[in-house]
Amino acid sequence: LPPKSREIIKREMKVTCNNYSALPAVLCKGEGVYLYDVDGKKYFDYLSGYSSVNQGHCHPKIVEALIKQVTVLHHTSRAFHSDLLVEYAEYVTKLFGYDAMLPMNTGVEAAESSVKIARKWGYKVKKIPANQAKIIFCENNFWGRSIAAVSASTDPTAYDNYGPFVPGFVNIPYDNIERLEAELKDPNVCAFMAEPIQGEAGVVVPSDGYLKKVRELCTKYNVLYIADEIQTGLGRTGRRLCVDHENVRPDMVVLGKALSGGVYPISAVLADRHIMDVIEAGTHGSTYGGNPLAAKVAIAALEVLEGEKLSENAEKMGQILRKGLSELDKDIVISHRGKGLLNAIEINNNRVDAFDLCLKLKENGLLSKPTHDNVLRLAPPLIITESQIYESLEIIRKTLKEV
Ligand SMILES: Cc1ncc(COP(=O)(O)O)c(/C=N/[C@H]2C[C@@H](C(=O)O)C[C@H]2C(=C(F)F)C(F)(F)F)c1O
Repeated sequence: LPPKSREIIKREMKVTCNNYSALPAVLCKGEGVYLYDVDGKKYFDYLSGYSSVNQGHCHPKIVEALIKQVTVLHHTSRAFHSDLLVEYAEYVTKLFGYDAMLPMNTGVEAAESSVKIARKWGYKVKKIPANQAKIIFCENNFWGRSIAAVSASTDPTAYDNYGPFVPGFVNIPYDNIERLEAELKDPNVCAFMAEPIQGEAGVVVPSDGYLKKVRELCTKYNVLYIADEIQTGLGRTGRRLCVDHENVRPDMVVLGKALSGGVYPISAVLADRHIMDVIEAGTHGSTYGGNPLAAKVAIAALEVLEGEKLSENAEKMGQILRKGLSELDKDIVISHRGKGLLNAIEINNNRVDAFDLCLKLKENGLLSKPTHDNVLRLAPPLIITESQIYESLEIIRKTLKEV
């Protein structure tokens, strides 16, 4: 490890919580699909800030929106109104086809807000007895690090020693319609929340038709279908929303990450009036939620997504990437999967450890990170070009030869 990087990592470990086993890359500059480290090395970014930098690093339009707005008005709190929340809310509700939006900041805040809205809808509309509301989640789900989020988790790494846990959460296998229907028959169930493709679980793509059947069953049993599109949304899987692959309209959509292009923490819940209206004034909130700076940045990030047709590009580049992945050394790359530019390769860890492979990829100029043990996520910014995909595949091919 070059001296500057090593020195910085050593100092950082002394004064921060060591809650990550980060790759030893110390980055100081980002531009488009590239990241640069303190020793001047250039990398393809195949993590995209966990899919928040869909528009590419330091996108001029989004950066300009931030810089211009921050000198005018960056915060009022929602104790008052601002001139920009309405612009943002009208834009995002029109773009995604919902009546209303709840502005929050991080993904977990928006996801947890959708859980609160669903519970309150359960009591006030579905007439579920007080404190009996149940929400169904899928095994290996991930929707954040709060106590509620880890209470829904089936991953001990996420919940160990963080108890006691939030009650009323039920887990069923992902992509299993029979098990979902069995649970939905319980009249105390108010919602089913799931990622349309499971990210942290290792880019798990459900069977064709699963999302449609989820929608039908939730309608049949009067249960709110909440799609967690924090990672899969905003062009990542080759559609504006991942649920668009099956033309499914959830009751609530949770957005985050690329809603700001990675420039600022911005998240949101989308829902129609009859659901959003269960939240009475003063019964939910956030200091920063809906601030005018976030409003301006989110509008710019969405205009880039639409204007530069990033969903379509993700679809096209994803197909080229997966074709290249299918031609890799099958003794090391057991399988590949994904949609759009949310892809992953499964590594034969008898040949190489996934983390070690990431270290070698880093040496050759490509940054990725394993999700679970032997799955490598490959998720570049959606602005990536065909020649950059071929260059990336060359780096992966070269690296596999070194294993
Ligand atoms: C589908 C989905 N729903 C909600 C959230 C919460 O959003 P957040 O509160 O973080 O803004 C996330 C956040 N995902 C991040 C968190 C980060 C970490 O280690 O916590 C690792 C990363 C991640 C994990 F863990 F699954 C990856 F898949 F994106 F790589 C998410 O993916």
